[in-house]
Amino acid sequence: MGVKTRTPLIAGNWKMNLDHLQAVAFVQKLHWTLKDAKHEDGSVEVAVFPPFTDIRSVQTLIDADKIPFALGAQDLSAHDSGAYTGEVSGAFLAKLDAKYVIIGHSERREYHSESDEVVAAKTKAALKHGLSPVICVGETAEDLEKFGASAVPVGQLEVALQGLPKDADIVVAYEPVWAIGSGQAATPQQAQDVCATLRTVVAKVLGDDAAARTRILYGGSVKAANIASFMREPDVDGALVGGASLVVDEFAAIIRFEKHVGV
Ligand SMILES: O=C[C@H](O)COP(=O)(O)O
Repeated sequence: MGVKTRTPLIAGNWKMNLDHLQAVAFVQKLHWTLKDAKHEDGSVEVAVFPPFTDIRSVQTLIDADKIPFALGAQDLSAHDSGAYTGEVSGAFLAKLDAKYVIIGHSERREYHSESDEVVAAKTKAALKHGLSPVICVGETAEDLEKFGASAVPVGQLEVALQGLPKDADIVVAYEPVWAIGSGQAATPQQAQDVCATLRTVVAKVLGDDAAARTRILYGGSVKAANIASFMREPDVDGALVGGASLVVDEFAAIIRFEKHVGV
């Protein structure tokens, strides 16, 4: 197994938490915490995904204080502009220096009935506006029981990747739905098995070069206590963190996973 050459990505999905004032205070404290720990900027890419109402404020802070965090959005419209009440265009997110956008999170698939086809359309919209889509896939507990761990995520990813250019700059996030918010993470071995299978899907649809460069994250009850066990796996390139990303010291410890023994 070769040495991993992909830059690890630790992404904090805040979901519907922290208003724009709380967001500024949080990002400032996270930055200071990492600096105090003499964290080497660049060894791990850090991205924060605030609610839409916070993005401009966070972008202004990151820009003014040259904070080395990437900015992401938690969703986007499949449309560029027009009569789509409540939706947010990828063009507007790009103007706010967003680098990433989460697409197809299980909470949107469930609460907003987002189909694989909608996820595919949003993926194309993200790339059109120069955003890297973080394509979320994952099985429910029922899927796991009926089809095993990989079948549903593989099917979801195959649809999302259809029609993309082979040089598409994407990120994939494997998030078993039953592990989200449950405190019961998948085992590192399951994460590795599914992430390796998802990498073969990227290879099949976009080619070997895309498979080699695409970062595949694990998400679902990631904590400081378990991040190192996931990052030791050859096909796990980072984490999409929910609850733990809202606690500065916990998220900073996740970012600094390389300091844990044996990574
Ligand atoms: O986007 C993040 C995932 O939903 C994981 O959330 P969690 O870390 O709270 O389980």
